[in-house]
Amino acid sequence: MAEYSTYGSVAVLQVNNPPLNTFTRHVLQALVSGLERAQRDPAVRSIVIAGKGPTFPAGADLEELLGTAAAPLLSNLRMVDKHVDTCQKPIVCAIHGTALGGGFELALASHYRLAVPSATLSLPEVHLGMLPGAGGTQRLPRVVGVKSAIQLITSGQDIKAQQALTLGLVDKIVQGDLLKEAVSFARSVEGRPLEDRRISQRTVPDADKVDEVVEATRKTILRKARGAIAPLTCVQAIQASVLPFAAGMAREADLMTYLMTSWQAAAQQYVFFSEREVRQWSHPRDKHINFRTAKPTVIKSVGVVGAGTMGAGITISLLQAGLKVVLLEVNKKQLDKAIAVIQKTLRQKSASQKMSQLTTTMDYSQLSDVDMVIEAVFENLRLKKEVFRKLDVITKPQAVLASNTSGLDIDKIAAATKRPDKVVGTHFFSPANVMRLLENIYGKKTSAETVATVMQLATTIGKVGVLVGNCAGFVGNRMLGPYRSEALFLLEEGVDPQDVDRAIEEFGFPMGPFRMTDLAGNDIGWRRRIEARLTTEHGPPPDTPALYRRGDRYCPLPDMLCLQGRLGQKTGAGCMMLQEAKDDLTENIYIRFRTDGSVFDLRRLLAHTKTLEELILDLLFADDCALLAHTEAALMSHHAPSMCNRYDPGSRTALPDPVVLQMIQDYRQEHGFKKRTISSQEIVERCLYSLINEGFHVLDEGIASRALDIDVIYLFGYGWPRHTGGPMYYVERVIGLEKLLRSLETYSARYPNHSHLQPSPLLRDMVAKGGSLAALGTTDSKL
Ligand SMILES: CC/C=C\CC(=O)SCCNC(=O)CCNC(=O)[C@H](O)C(C)(C)COP(=O)(O)OP(=O)(O)OC[C@H]1O[C@@H](n2cnc3c(N)ncnc32)[C@H](O)[C@@H]1OP(=O)(O)O
Repeated sequence: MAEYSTYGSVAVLQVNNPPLNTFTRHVLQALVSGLERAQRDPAVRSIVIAGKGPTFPAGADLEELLGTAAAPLLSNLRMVDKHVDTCQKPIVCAIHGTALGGGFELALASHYRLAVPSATLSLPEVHLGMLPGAGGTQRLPRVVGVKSAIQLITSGQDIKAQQALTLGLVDKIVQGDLLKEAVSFARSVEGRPLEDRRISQRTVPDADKVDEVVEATRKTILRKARGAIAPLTCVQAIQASVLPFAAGMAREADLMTYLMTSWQAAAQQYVFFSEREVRQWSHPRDKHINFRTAKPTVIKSVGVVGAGTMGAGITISLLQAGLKVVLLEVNKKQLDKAIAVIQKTLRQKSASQKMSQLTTTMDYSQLSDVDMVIEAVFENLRLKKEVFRKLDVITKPQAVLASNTSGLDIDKIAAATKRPDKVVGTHFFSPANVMRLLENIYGKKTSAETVATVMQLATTIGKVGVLVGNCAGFVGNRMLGPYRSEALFLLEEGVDPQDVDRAIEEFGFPMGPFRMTDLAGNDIGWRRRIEARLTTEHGPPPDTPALYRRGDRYCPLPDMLCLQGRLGQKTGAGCMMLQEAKDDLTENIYIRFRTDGSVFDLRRLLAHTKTLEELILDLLFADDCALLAHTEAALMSHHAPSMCNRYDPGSRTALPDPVVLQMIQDYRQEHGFKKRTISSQEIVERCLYSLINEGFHVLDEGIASRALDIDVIYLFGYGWPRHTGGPMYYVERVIGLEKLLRSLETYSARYPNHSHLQPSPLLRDMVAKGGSLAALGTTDSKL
């Protein structure tokens, strides 16, 4: 637990609790015993504390901190830190690996800190809905000041050794053998006065500005916290660091108790474990096929087909993980554009050497030797099948073929090949090199080995892989459907897009549904609806009632907006549009002219309007740079025609667009909707409860095997606020299943034609029988 040894006058205490040397009560008790022994021994004149194996202690043991042992664990930790702080012999912490949470707090309580260059320090408690409650909020500001302490503690960010040295958090960076250096350092400081080495005895450097600093940061923290209570509570504790140390510690302890007993802390700890538990997948069709039994194929090289935004992002992720990548794009201009993006991103990450692992090509035969291919072409089933047919012929027989579809049928794609067992879905989220989620989709014939391979790939490239079944939209996008529909129905009844966005953002999402659609592109859903024959490129299908499709309520507002060229933020990006227009005329490209604001579908113009075609071709394809620049400027300077908002050039701030508001008003009038006032509560309930209700269907059908899989998908792919634990956790632990059922019953009685508001049979069953989502596999055992 804590191994004791001596090197002459130096006692060394090495925490030994593999794999992360986390603090349990027993580890802490062993540390206290070791410290007492060293203090008693007259031959010992200094003490070194270190971690055995790969790391310095990575914090309190969360399993213990979350259970009945929490109080003794905390008091033991505070006791150790007090022993260390007040010890009459110098204590040196030797830091390697990750000194996190309670581990870093122990280091701050010590008199000296040495670290290897690769060491990372941080106080990440805020991510667990807590604060550094063993003196971290009192000692850190005494070293770095209140301002930096607020920044470090409310973000929980990593501090690398060099930065820690600059901040005064470590005294020396050690290049060689850490333990040996620490022992010799300890020896060198023996007998020196310790008073100025005790951080607890120092004053906060910017104490006189504490109120000013807190005031200045409060607004930003509130905005970033999006409803989480931990960040502001951390600030309150840091504020108390200007008090005498004991008073500050007492305030810290009170605030820690408040957070530890909050539902948000429980939710965030659930998220921590769920993020890891999704790796322990099992195949819903056959539980014997699981992460233990299925062996992944080793993937060293990956082909990426399609160098659009997704393809480029996927390529970056793979390169950063050290994999070899062959990026194929049939369009030379697009390929060049992607190479520039990849180069720039890797350079920003100081990872330019990874470029040597990249081969770019326009020739499919270059994929003959890769271990796996990820297809990331345009979201069109025919096109994808065509690509898979080619890949099946060209790649080696054992290569895994994955599609980055966001909702198309994996079985249909697999049927285009003679190796359906090797075909699988790998749904990345945009931007693919940033977003952590990887939704992995198995088809009817996908083999256990293929599933294991893509789940392993997720870990290799630092993503959170979640295994789900095959259905339209899989888990994430399928659940988003009812949410979006309900948001649109709310527009019909009287709210503006901005009201819906505000209510959802106040709940904690980074973006409401309309801003999100603006960002992602309104045409994505439109194309899907056109393909599903719910609408056409010219308007509703003939003889179709305006507000119904296949018996379900349907809101055609987004289609109407698309027909006006309101595709999202990108429609205003003239530069991009010009490049795309030049390169890929198979897609619908919309151009709005500055002169009269008219919007043209370039493809249609090219197909039908000979004279205008020539004009546009002149504008877009001319080698005359001046003319091109002029056109770009004209397009750029126009307000972006977006779905529901307007965006000033170069800005991403959504502004209400009078044109859209008028259009919605006309629409209400035309279809006899009577505008009424709708509360934020109703907006949130109708949007989120319909999404969660779909989650119950997804579980019922076995598309997701555990509620935690859904939670992780929403937390890591859709910006669901972390402090609420995810949609399924939130509804079960915070709202209550019974209340969800009653609300859905009320709303579905009011809107009998909104099918997604009809409570799912699984939900009804659970409420009737007192069942719980935990029984379906949440991480209750760990809470
Ligand atoms: C008064 C309050 C006092 C103290 C408060 C605290 O100290 S709170 C705890 C602060 N520490 C943390 O939050 C650290 C959390 N852990 C991590 O960030 C990462 O695990 C870490 C240390 C960076 C290592 O990452 P890596 O990717 O290498 O491993 P992984 O995350 O998969 O973890 C491996 C297994 O260890 C389990 N685990 C991690 N941290 C803890 C912990 N603090 N307590 C208990 N268990 C922990 C993790 O769940 C993994 O388990 P597995 O069963 O393999 O899924």
